Amino acid sequence: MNQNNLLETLDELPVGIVLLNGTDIEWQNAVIRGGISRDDRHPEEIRAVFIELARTHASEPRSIPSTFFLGGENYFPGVHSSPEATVMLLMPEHDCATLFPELARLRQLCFDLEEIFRHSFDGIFVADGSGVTLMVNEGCERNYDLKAADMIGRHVSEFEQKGLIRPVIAQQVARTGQRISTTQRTHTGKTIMVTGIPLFDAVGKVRKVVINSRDTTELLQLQDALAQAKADLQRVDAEIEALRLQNLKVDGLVLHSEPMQRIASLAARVAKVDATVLITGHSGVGKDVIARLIHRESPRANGPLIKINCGALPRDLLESELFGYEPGAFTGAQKQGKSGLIELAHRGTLFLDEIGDLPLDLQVKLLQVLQDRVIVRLGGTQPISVDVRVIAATNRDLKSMVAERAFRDDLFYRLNVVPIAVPPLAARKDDIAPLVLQFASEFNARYGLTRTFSEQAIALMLAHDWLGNVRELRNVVERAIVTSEGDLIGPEFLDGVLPGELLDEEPSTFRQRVERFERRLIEDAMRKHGNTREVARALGLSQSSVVRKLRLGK
Ligand SMILES: Nc1ncnc2c1ncn2[C@@H]1O[C@H](COP(=O)(O)OP(=O)(O)OP(=O)(O)O)[C@@H](O)[C@H]1O
Repeated sequence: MNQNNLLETLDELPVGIVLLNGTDIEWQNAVIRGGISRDDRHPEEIRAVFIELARTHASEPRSIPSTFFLGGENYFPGVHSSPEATVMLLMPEHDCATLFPELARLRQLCFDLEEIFRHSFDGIFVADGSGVTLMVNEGCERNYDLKAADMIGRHVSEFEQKGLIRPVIAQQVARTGQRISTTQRTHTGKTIMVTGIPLFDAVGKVRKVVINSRDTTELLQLQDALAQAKADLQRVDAEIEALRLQNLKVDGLVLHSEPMQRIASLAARVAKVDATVLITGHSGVGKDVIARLIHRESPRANGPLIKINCGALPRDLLESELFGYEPGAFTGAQKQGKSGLIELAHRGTLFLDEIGDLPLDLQVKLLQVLQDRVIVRLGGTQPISVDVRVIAATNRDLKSMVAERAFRDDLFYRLNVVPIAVPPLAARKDDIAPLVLQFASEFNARYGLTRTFSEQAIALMLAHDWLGNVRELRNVVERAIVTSEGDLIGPEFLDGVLPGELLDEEPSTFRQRVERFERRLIEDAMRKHGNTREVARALGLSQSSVVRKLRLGK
């Protein structure tokens, strides 16, 4: 191919070609000529632009513009310089898109990424490996209250020195090559959470640092507000709890001592859910009262509360009472059959008192009811669904009964979901005086009297051990009120009402009081365990000292 042929071919190429020699345009092909003819500018002006492009390329090749506009069309310029000449190629953007569809996708991607960068709500700050700011987005301007123009090109240390941002982390990220997170304070008093991420080049050097920032001032304020709201809520809860306890007192319940306050508040809380409750405590401590309280505070309050004393009935009668029976189930049965108490407790609460006295075979039947929530009447086959909440109570030590196989462990665990142990009255002396006042007002109202207890009488009652617990106290108050000769009940009126021992005794020495107290403990344990060996084991004493201490009392 000779030179003419070559120029002809180049002339027809769909790419603009300009050959420059210094400030002269030596040759240009048809695409360029067509462009110049369509362009509004004077050809000389266009020539000057070409020359400027060549000059820029010669001095700073990376800063030539990415697009070139000529004759109503956009071109991507490419420049090749040699000492003899400069060749400029202008690739029409339109053709590029058809020739290289991937390019259009990349341009779109680039555009999208730029948009994302610009509009990201989080601040994005890009510095080079030495800490000079390269790019910042709008989020960054907003977070730091600085203009992009005041940041780009500046070294990050300047921001710190001027107190604009403290601390800056770009250099540290570049130095360590590690991701770093911290909290910054800005010149406008904001708290900004930042994370700096290093970007590495092919040889593992940090080429850029990207810092992501978020204004947490509002978040921290919200946290403070939340903590305050929580504290307020707790206070309101405590007030409601106190009001609820006051409300419980209204119907004659005394829950004055700290342990009883705790129990009442636990009872009020478990009342709201259907969990099975096991109430333990000596006879007369108020287990029944707590069971009633739970029922009353529960969503089942409008349903029945059915109480069964498992220790009060012979086995067969207990079974038919609990489960009911079909007509003709056994001799002596009512003709029409009978619903059991469990059935009667439907949609209400079943209170199984003295559960420790339930015979083993009925324990199995009860366990089935608790598991399946259905019963079958004696002599029947039809299962009847029952929706009951179960509360059980006992004054016996069910755990040791389980160990002795007198009580089924599976039933024990089923019942013991929420254990409530009511302490003996002697362990909550703070309740004694309020109980005396409560019972006194009750009995005064019942008998139409106006009797009160003297301080000494109450002091005497405070000193008593109340082995019969609240029930004993209630009986003592009733007797004192109905038998007293005057309206003021003094200690002498309790004579014969309280067990003699306390009244007879002259003020005893400290030693005597301690001995009396020890003896009571041992007597109490004797009642429970029945022999001195068991008592010694339970109280952690030797058997001989148990015997000696018992003799001392005689
Ligand atoms: N906290 C209390 N406030 C007012 N009265 C109470 C309180 N606790 C118990 N009583 C009264 O004491 C008596 C005995 O209480 P309760 O029947 O609840 O005891 P218990 O532990 O169930 O006894 P038992 O084991 O013998 O069944 C009842 O008359 C009850 O009203």
